[in-house]
Amino acid sequence: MTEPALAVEGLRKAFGGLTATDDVSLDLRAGEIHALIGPNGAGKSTLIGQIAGWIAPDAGRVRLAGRDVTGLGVAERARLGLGRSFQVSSLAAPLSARRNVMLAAQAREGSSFRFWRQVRRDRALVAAAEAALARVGLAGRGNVPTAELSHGERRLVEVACALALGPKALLLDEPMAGLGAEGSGALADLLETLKAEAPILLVEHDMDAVFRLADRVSVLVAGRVIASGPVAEIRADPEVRRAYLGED
Ligand SMILES: Nc1ncnc2c1ncn2[C@@H]1O[C@H](COP(=O)(O)OP(=O)(O)OP(=O)(O)O)[C@@H](O)[C@H]1O
Repeated sequence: MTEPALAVEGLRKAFGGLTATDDVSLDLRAGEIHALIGPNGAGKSTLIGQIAGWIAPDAGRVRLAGRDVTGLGVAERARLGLGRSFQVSSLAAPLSARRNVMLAAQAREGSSFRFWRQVRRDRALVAAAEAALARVGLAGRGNVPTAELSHGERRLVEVACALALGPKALLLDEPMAGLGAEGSGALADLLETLKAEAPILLVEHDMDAVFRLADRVSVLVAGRVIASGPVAEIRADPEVRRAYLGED
């Protein structure tokens, strides 16, 4: 069997007496969108932090395309192909959209660019940034300072930053937040095509988006995965309906 793009095995993290993630295992396979849902405080952000590398787990492993990255930091995981975008914008507002994406692309190359002549290096970065912006539908918006873009466009620039890393897996934390119906529809269309390039672990509160986009869903409640499977199965699961969808 081929290695999953991303595998999480037995991740556990406690804050004092509170176990925020309790033996969480899940994987992300080629070509899929795997949604992670759960009520507020379920442990989603804590799990994402452990996958991305800024929270150290008490136990468990994270593997990226078969490689154990548990001991590596955020930047190293990004360089190895873990692309991500988060609720809180990480863009530099005064810089242009293109410059932001170039910075992300540069992170991928790391010190290897040292050996390049400046001009060649800049050309390669501009080309990588333009390609990523075009991919998210922002061709022609590269020169605009990020601060002048709409909220929806900024979210797309964040996805372009993740794509510029040439990701093996994408981690998207509430990408639809704050987007209107039109914006989230456009982003959903984009994610549907992107998943073929890099599978997506999607944390999302918008259930319509989850049920439309996800191939599989895992439900986290009080730090534990209470159910995981195809969308239809999860929607019909009585425990999920009780614990999460708020039904008797
Ligand atoms: N740094 C921390 N110190 C102490 N407790 C924390 C810390 N981070 C998270 N928690 C607690 O861990 C639990 C899980 O929180 P987490 O933010 O991971 O949940 P979540 O599912 O992302 O919630 P939301 O949907 O509201 O973002 C919560 O009870 C939270 O209060």
